[in-house]
Amino acid sequence: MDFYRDSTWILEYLEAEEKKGTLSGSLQSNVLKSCAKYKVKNNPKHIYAVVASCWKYRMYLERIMQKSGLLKTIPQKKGKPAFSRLTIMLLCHDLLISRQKRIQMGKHPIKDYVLKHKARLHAELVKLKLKWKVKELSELTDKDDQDDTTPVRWIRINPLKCEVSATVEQLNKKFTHRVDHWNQLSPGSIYYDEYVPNLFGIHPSEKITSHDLYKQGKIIIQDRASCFPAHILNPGKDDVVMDTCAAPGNKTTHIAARIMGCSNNPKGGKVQIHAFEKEPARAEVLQKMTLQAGCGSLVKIHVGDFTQLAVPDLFKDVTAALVDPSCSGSGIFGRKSLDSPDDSPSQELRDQRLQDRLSRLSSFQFQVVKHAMGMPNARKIVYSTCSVHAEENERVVIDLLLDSKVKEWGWQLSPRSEVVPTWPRRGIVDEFEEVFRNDKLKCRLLSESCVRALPREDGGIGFFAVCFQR
Ligand SMILES: C[S@@+](CC[C@H](N)C(=O)[O-])C[C@H]1O[C@@H](n2cnc3c(N)ncnc32)[C@H](O)[C@@H]1O
Repeated sequence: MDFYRDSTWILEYLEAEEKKGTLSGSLQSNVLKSCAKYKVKNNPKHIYAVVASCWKYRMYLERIMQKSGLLKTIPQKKGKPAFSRLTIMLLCHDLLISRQKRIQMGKHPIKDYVLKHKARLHAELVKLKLKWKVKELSELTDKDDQDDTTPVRWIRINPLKCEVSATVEQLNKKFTHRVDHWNQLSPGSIYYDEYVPNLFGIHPSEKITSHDLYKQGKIIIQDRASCFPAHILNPGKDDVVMDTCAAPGNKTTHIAARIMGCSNNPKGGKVQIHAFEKEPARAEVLQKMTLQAGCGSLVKIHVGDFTQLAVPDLFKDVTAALVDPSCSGSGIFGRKSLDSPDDSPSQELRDQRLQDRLSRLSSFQFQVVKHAMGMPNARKIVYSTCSVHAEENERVVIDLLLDSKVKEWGWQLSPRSEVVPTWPRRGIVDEFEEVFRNDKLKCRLLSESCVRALPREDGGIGFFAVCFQR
């Protein structure tokens, strides 16, 4: 039972993080982190194996449990269900999906309860397979997994750790065939990105993580669109930048690379990037990543809530900020089911849940950008999300533009000419027209100030970026 109890805690953690919209990073790192948090006694690797499989099949397990009636008759203890839904799900997983197809537990009331429903559970599993025309549920998840692979592996040269031209030469030795478009990539070929300097696309099947260039921190794997914010911010050798929501640190190290690209010792070893991260465990990852990337004393990490720690009077030297806050992650592969978990009985309820979540996220996103705008000498702020929802993107921008303080501080959107101008996909003009109805030109210009990327179709994750300046 101990094993199921520990695994339940981890699933509870994943569910709670998902609900808050703060589930990011790999599933493995989340499981290992929560195993440490709950001081579980069982081997975290074993817990990960079961939890990962259960998480992968959860949408099917939920459906099977609901249809079988199992969740309706849970015995009550002091007016509450005697067994947790997630423990029941783990037992159902082992009974229906695991290799041994049996519950790994001695005699226990919860095991008796689930086994009492065994025939109904099996029947619902068979119905589900018939409905989806598959022999095994894994055929469904394998398809999901395939949909979740990136069409391109993007790698960025890290000038903090190498001489760029020498690394390009090394890349050319490994990837001998240069293609003109990322969609022509095949194993052994390379694409030089036309939007972000020092960024290259290779075929996703390449095992680049075992290459020395990667191990030595000379190249960093980073999705193309997620390189846009630091590219747009374009910090110079005298800038001091705030990265308000920084872990795991992809954009922090990119900002550092851009500053160092201007000068080898820009401000004589002084801090030029203040990287904020609320979650201590994630701040440790950030620390490791900035160290590995060779950021040295350029970056100072502040652990805590940016809106509390970043007191404007203490950051008078800050000239620019990058705001990449927690978001729904709806643009990231593998988040389809996280974005709108199919565990509510009706579409209406699922839509309502998503709307509630987006509304919570967007008000947080607004607060973080607005707080960064309050830095007395900041002149440029890039806001970005890996969400495809207008609520977190154009609508946050509109709310900021309409805010009286933001107006008083003089913030406006940077024009398209300063925001990856040749990138074709821009913001959604209808969103601006809903608010600034009569001014079509203004709406067009505002939407063109925004950059959007569609998941997969645009060669990577779904993304949004915009730049404010004054
Ligand atoms: C989308 S991730 C940032 C990704 C990062 N910019 C990168 O490119 O690697 C958002 C991060 O913001 C952190 N965060 C959320 N709220 C915060 C706050 N109020 N202050 C500081 N960090 C926060 C989350 O813990 C999470 O690590």
